[in-house]
Amino acid sequence: MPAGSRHLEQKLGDIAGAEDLVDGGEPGSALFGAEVGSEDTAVDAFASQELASSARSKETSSIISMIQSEGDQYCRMLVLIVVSLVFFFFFFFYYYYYCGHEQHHGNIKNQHVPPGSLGFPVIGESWSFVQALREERGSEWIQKRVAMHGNIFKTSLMGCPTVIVTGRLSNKFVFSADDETLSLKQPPAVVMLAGKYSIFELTGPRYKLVKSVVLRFLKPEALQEYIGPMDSLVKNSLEHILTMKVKDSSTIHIVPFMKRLTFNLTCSLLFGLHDEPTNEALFEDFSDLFKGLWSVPLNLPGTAFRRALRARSRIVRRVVLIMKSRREKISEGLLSAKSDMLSGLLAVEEESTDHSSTLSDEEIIDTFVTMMVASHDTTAILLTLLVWKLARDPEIYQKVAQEQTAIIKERHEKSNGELTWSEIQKMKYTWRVAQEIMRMIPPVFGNFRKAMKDINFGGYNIPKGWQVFWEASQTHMNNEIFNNATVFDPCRFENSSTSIPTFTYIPFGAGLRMCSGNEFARVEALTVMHHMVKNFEWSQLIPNEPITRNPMPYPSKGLPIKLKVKET
Ligand code: HEM
Repeated sequence: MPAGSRHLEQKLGDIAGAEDLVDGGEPGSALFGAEVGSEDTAVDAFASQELASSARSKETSSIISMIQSEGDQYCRMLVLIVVSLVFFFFFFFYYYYYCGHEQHHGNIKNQHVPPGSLGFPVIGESWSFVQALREERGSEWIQKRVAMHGNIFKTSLMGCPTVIVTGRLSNKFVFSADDETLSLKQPPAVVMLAGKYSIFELTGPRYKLVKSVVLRFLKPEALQEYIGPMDSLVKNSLEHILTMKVKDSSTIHIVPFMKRLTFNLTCSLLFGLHDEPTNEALFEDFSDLFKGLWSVPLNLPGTAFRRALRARSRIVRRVVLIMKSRREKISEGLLSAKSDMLSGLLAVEEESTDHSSTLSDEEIIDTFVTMMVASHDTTAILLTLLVWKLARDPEIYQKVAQEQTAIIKERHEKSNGELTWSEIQKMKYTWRVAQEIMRMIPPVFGNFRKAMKDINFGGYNIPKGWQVFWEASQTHMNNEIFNNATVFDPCRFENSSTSIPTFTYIPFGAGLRMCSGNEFARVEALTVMHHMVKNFEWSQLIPNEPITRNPMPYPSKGLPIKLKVKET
């Protein structure tokens, strides 16, 4: 019996406990709910009694409605006060223990830190930064501060003093640093929802172990195996549109369509999950989890974060059951470490000779959740933006269509009309369009690191415990690096290995923590676009639909388009 199975019942118990915590609520929120509830009930009961005894008295009725409305106001005030207090204490606690506490232990004690403003106490400049991101003005927000203070400046984001670093040298500094200097750091909500053993949180030997398994399923040899199944999955999804939507001459919203498609591809190809109802349920839960990732981590009734925590509980329960059946299949020899990423992670314990190279159930679950989060929304954004760009720019559409048509014409008989690995390699122009989109609208705006010790960079001190934030737009939109940076020109990527300096084009990050799935995303995006362009022409239904970041950049109305089936 595999070691993991021995702990399975215990794990189910633990996980059920976690669910209770979320459902039953922590003491604070339960109390909060009871107080408000009892207030409502008291007013209602009182009002009903009064109504029964003096139903005909108009005077009494008006007194009752006055009491009711005062009661409502009181309730609302109480709710506001409690929420504000919880909010305040949360930030105070977070600021003091998570950031401030470590700051005072640094040796350089805030001397000669970068210029800039820490903004309001505790909240810092988070509000204006998030607002700017929402309006797709994040780059402008940073540019304004760069103009005032230079490429390295301080601010305060999410309750932590933060140094924003921009430009090629800063990118090099962040992406070349080791985990003992700058460690990857996710916002608290991401840590709680993706899990404390998420690959984004791991360092040292545990990180190396998980990453080695993950990379086995994302290297070019593995990707070649995915082409056939990916091709038929994409074809089926588009056929579904053809039969369901276009014949009714209805419209399709690209954002939800691409999200579902990329989710199904990750489930099926990376994790070997082929059961439709399971994938459907997982999709719903991951959608809720995703909405909570960037929220304030307050587990209060009605919050996105609470819904996301509940979704995570359901996902965990489901994955535990899937893991149980996988372990059985592996021990029966029906599946192997090579079958899919989940089986690969489970089989680590079978392959290992000592405890240091086994993975716990928690580590496997958190890796699963993280990979689902990291892989599907990012690629869905890239695909959405490709469809958006091709709808707005007929010339680009024509060039992409020409490339795809030439590939179909050249297709060798023996490939049975199916897409092949070598055809993917021929889609050079289509990929350049994708690269140029990610230059101008990077799906990942930037990311946080945490200074693990006092650091001196660019003549400034960054105290231990402070956050460091890298961002892509300042190099992506720099005219000295990308000639006429505001002009959409896919050809600038023609000889990108020689013409684009290192650490200046970073949609997938760079260095040790560079995106593990960049090639998977490329193959996926090209496969989907191949079939889209082969079958359809399309137009945008809301011509000036704005792009909004939340924090990923999406057309704000979900990109409704009208599809026209191409004559073959
Ligand atoms: C267009 C699609 C994608 C974009 C733009 C993107 C972007 C990024 C970026 C910027 C990072 C680095 C974060 C940092 O250094 O702070 C990253 C990391 C990562 N991405 Fe992606 N990603 C995409 C698709 C994918 C896919 C499809 C997968 C998996 C199949 C994936 C898995 C990962 C993983 C595991 C990491 C963490 C790597 C590590 O810490 O070693 N990504 N991604």
